[in-house]
Amino acid sequence: MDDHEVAVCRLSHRPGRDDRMTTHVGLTARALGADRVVFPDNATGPAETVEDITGRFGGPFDVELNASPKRLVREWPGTVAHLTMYGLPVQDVEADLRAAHAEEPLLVVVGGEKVPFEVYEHADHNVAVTNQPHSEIAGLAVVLDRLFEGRELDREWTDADRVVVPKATGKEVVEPDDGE
Ligand SMILES: C[S@@+](CC[C@H](N)C(=O)[O-])C[C@H]1O[C@@H](n2cnc3c(N)ncnc32)[C@H](O)[C@@H]1O
Repeated sequence: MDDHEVAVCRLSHRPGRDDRMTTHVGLTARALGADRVVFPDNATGPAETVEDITGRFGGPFDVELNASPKRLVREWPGTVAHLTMYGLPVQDVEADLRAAHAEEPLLVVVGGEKVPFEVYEHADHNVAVTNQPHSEIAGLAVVLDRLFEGRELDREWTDADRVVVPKATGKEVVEPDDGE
């Protein structure tokens, strides 16, 4: 959405049990302004679902499978923000995240089952959305919205084959105009 990439990385995935959560990490990353989501390579079903939504509702947005998300974190050529209830409050670090993103690519990391300590160590920022346990999807949504300061809500989409027309009541979906 901005000059430097924002990628979201899901660290782990348990096929079956985590399918919906991993899919929603991807859908939330896409809807709220990230450029790309990276899933562990056993998350093939969620990856297909997010690609399907991007094909229908537009992009650009990339979905990737990665054999070692932890290596991606280690080798990321920019800033790493790891979302964890044990981190520093998002309201205290959001300005640092924006400043870092103005200079270089940002990787937002969300956990699943037990997150290894090396991820906490490699992160430039361990970020908490409250210090209460909740969901990676909720945490991701708040952090992206703080990062983009709401601009992601007005994002334009390209190559959609359908567009939702906002309505106070009811549902309207149309084909996009030429050039959309
Ligand atoms: C349901 S939690 C499970 C954490 C896991 N049991 C562990 O030992 O690290 C899954 C993910 O949600 C995210 N999460 C949960 N609560 C959070 C909070 N308060 N702030 C930011 N992220 C949070 C973190 O990314 C976490 O890894």
